[in-house]
Amino acid sequence: MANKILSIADLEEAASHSLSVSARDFFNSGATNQVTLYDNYAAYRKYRLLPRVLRDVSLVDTGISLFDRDIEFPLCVSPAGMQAMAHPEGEMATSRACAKMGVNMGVSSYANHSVEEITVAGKEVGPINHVMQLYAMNDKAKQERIVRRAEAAGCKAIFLTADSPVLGVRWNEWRNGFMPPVGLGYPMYERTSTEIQQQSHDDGFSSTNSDSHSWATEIPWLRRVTKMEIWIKGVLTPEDVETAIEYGCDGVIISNHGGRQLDETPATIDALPACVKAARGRIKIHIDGGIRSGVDIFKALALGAECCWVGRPALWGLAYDGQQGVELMLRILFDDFKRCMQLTGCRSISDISSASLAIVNAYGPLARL
Ligand SMILES: Cc1cc2nc3c(=O)[nH]c(=O)nc-3n(C[C@H](O)[C@H](O)[C@H](O)COP(=O)(O)O)c2cc1C
Ligand SMILES: CCCCCCCCCCCCCCC(=O)C(=O)O
Repeated sequence: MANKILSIADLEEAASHSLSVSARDFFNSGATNQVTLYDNYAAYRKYRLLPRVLRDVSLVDTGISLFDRDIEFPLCVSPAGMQAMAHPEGEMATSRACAKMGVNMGVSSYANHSVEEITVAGKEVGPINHVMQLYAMNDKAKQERIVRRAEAAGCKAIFLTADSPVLGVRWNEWRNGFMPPVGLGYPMYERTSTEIQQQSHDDGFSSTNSDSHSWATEIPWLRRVTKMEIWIKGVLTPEDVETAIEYGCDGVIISNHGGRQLDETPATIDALPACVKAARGRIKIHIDGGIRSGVDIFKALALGAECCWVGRPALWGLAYDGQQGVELMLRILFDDFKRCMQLTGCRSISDISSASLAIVNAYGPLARL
């Protein structure tokens, strides 16, 4: 069994051998002291599973419907920029892997391939839906072109990233003098590889990104320019869930940007229950951050999320073995999720509820939720 990749941790370790130190640190790090990066993962560990036994789990349905299409299990790949730094085929390979494994994919505005190339690459392999991630930009005409290109390419939703008026404190990038490699383009920002000057992440980001974004400026504007669904990525409070509902948004992603923006924000799994409660079924609630196993997916669903998304695991898969590496990552999570359903006695997604979870209580017995 030596060298066999059985877990996402194995994949992370394998990926580290094919990345330069500065690329690895760029992908893997969080902001400032890495508190939220760590918490995102660690917070899942305080929940324990309460299996119901002697149930027939010979037939288990792991599927859900998302954007009017069935996906294999409640997991999709979060938008993450600069995937060609992990593998030359970058987002195209991720898209093909998602299509092969029957899940959806988010396309970052900082993708090194265009939304047209990425969507076609996936659809050549099998049915897949994409969503387009968007930052609020200073140049509204360019922002509108991104939205219109995404819609024409068949994307189902805009994921407006709301947690990034400015970039988080990225000590790892500053220490390493991180520069995006020469030769990578950003086609959604209409920058070809030959036009790119050597520019730091901070400088590149602040030159295009709007720090004067607001609900009132962004959401009605988006509604005017697109018929796609509008989701807010980066919500952590019930108050912002309520505001997203007031503005008629279709969904929110409970996310702290994988711990890369404001450090010491709560782990997303800890922020989730209050957000689900506030939503009262009026808006879709998804989650990302720190999900590294099928058991984590199960826990997030038990706490009320409809679907989970993963960021870094896809980058590790890409760095390890391109499309096959991302497929391997998705297979590991699928197998683990299905087995968790079987071992907890759940035959369908609707069987998963907080009744299957308990919380570890350091001073006494497990506490039922
Ligand atoms: C290298 C990297 C690049 C990212 N780029 C973007 C991006 O362009 N837009 C965005 O909204 N989120 C971006 N994210 C955040 C992810 O969409 C997602 O929220 C996060 O990775 C989830 O946490 P996880 O990596 O622990 O799964 C990026 C994350 C990483 C690690
Ligand atoms: C926009 C024109 C070119 C700028 C070139 C330099 C900046 C590249 C940075 C890519 C960042 C991609 C990821 C962004 C993110 O959300 C994150 O790091 O987290």
